[in-house]
Amino acid sequence: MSNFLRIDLSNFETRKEEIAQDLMKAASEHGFFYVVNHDIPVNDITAMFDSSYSFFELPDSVKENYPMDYPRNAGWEKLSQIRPSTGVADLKESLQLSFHNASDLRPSDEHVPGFDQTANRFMEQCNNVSQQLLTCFAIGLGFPQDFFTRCHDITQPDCLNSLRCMRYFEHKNQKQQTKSSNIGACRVGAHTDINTFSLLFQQPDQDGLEVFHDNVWTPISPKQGEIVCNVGDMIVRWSDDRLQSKLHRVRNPNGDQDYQGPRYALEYINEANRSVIIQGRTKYTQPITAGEFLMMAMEKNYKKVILDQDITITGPVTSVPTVQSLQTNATASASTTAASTTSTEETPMTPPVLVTV
Ligand SMILES: O=C(O)CCC(=O)C(=O)O
Ligand SMILES: [Fe+2]
Repeated sequence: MSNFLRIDLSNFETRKEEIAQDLMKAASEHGFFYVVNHDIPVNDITAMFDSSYSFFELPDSVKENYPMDYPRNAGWEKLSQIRPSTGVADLKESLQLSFHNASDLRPSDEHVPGFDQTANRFMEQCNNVSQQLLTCFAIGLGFPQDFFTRCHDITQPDCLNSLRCMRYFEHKNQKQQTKSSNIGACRVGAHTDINTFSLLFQQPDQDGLEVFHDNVWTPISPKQGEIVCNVGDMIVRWSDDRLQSKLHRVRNPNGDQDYQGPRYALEYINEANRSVIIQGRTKYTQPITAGEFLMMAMEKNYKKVILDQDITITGPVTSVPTVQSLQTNATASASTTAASTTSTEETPMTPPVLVTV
């Protein structure tokens, strides 16, 4: 059985040093953990699941009004996320919601009444929980307390945090949906996430998420109201490999005793702002912007699939800020540099650099 830890966020302000210790243990030994006693009421989680359900129930012809737009990191896709481990698409459809410049890619009130308000409230709540975890990661890794929260600043236009609503197809409809017999044993093939970390929300009795832990595929089964959190490759690099991002997958229902219907999940994705520089405290890796990191991760993960299947991947961003371009900008704008290099520690840090594009 799994021994994934429960990170208790109660009385956060007075307990954050202690929480940071628990978090470092969970994130370095397991890469997956449950978050409990957080501030998101069960009713708000249910409301977001209900809105997501209402959207997915719409006919495809309506959902096509909100097509996935990769540069804006928002919109609806179906059967288009291909995993390198399987070379086939996840057996799902998803709706990605970003914080900026994509209100046209959210369901209108005419299609799903109240969607926007529900999503805004939920994303704000997810962001608050994420900020608590980011604060504890900063404490645990020896950065100034506000370091990671500044690197994941949703008020900035280059923010990449987003909410992904997902619906996996009903088991018996999978073949029909994919028009393929090559559907494999998984709804999502084995992968690690390339972001900082995700908050995952699951529905009771709709399990299937498994983590490769101690050489065994181990189920993740949150209790009602608990959030599953998993460490991604971005913070692994930032931690100079002290933390672990674990391989995980979503398996198909087993036998007849398992629930066979569609599976719904919500994933709040934390990803550093595109122009933030990522480098660990020991300088064990070269500095790299979050934009470059994501581009490299996409290329590394998807190269084989791209070559094998002759697919063009548009990538998550159109123009990627590089460390060099940021340095040039910084020289051109002394005031930006002064504001962005303030650090409370002696060790040189690489705080978020804000680029006005
Ligand atoms: O649906 C889930 O439980 C997890 C999905 C996942 O791993 C992903 O989208 O990266
Ligand atoms: Fe994942």
